[in-house]
Amino acid sequence: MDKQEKTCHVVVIPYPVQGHMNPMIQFSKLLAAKGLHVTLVIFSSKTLLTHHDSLGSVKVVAISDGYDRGSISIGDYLQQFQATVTQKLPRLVVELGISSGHPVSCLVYDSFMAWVLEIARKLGLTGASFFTQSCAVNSVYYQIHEGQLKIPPEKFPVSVPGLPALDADELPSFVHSMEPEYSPILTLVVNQFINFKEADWIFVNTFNSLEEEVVNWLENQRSIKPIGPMIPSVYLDRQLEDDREYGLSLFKPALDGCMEWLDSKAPGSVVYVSFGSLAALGEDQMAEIAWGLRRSGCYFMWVVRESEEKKLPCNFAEDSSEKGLIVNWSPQLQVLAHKSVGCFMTHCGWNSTLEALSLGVPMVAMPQWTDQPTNAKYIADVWRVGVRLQANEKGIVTREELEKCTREVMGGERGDEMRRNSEKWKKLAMAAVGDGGSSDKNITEFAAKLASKFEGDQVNHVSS
Ligand SMILES: O=c1ccn([C@@H]2O[C@H](COP(=O)(O)OP(=O)(O)O[C@H]3O[C@H](CO)[C@@H](O)[C@H](O)[C@H]3O)[C@@H](O)[C@H]2O)c(=O)[nH]1
Repeated sequence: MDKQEKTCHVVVIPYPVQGHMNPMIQFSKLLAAKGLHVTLVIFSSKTLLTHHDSLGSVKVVAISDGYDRGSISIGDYLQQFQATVTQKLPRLVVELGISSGHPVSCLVYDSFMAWVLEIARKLGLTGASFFTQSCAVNSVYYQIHEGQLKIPPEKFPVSVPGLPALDADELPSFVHSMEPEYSPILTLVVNQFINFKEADWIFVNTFNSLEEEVVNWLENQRSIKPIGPMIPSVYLDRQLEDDREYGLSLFKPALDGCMEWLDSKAPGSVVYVSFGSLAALGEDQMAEIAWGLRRSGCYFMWVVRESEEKKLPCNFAEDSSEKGLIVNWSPQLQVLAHKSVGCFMTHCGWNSTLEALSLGVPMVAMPQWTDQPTNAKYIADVWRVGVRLQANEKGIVTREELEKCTREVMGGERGDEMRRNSEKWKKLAMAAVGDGGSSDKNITEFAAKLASKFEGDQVNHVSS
């Protein structure tokens, strides 16, 4: 292959869970569309993926994450994962450069794997960290890392620059619940900042107008690049043709069944319910959701992952079949984009939140843990596109609460206001990723600077 044909090559490395892979896969596609050669690394044993060699023009390679089945603590998994990747990644990167004919210039790694920057440095490559959670949540972790926020906090509400005052149940859960099993996760989220100021690029899956105040505040600490929302462009600005596939599904979506069922319902009449790829609810809570949905009188489509199915009340799916459809996994974006969906009852994972905002769907927020309580605070009080369900003294959201809030969002004056606000955020999301929008400009700038550095390096290489 001669010099002319060489293209700047970026290797993208998401942390192996659904909520991290989806946005980074989307980012990979956009980089490829900007003319870069992109390879995506997936970790095969943790993720039950269908085998892909490529996603559009993005090449996919799979390596082991060092995990061999059986039960393992989060702490042990993380340690093993880091050791395996640190050992395998350098050789893989070199081999990818040789086999593709395009030497690798840059590693874009999940901020959960901030230690990849060291590998990039040893290989003489650009290192870019990609944050998959909101800027507000990242800012809380940054404050902890900098010693500005002590945990557990001494008093509430907590004040963090650029954020509204946060009560205990509005902070990311690891900040105030000090259960020992979560301590490795707290370390993980705070360690996203170990080399925050040294990484060459910091990308955040958000957009300027959505989190303006906190983006500006963090921007004063070091340059950050909001590049979101990372959603297939067919749902937003249609910049990429045929860009309908989203990420890689860990589970097989019930594609036809869902869409046919939605087609048969009136506009705005369905509550879509999903708690993402990880959350596990208690049996009591599942029963309250089930009866609350039934009492709301609305049609509902509820994603209950296979591992959670046994927690449903006896015969609930069969007995509710006139009003409800229960599926193990849905094509979520297609569902949210469907005109029959009137609201989204969500655990407030950041991707689900961005997806609902970008498609203009109001939310009933039922956060579970990690960053979700803070996302719920923004949904209800900052963006005003939903209500947050309140748990009782036993920590359960009752059927009455669920019925009341669902009715409020699906109809009524407040529901109308939320729908109007949702439409506003949808337009702003579209503007951010559209041609010349704030997120689009950041991606274009990255691709152009990387390509120009690569060309410079090629010239130096030839002349030396
Ligand atoms: O039936 C379903 C349900 C979900 N999804 C997709 O799966 C992703 C789920 O992501 P997210 O909403 O962020 O939830 P989690 O899977 O729970 O993601 C984890 O990772 C996120 C990003 O770091 C965090 O914000 C969450 O709190 C954390 O639990 C989204 O893209 C959904 O579109 C489907 O395609 N079909």
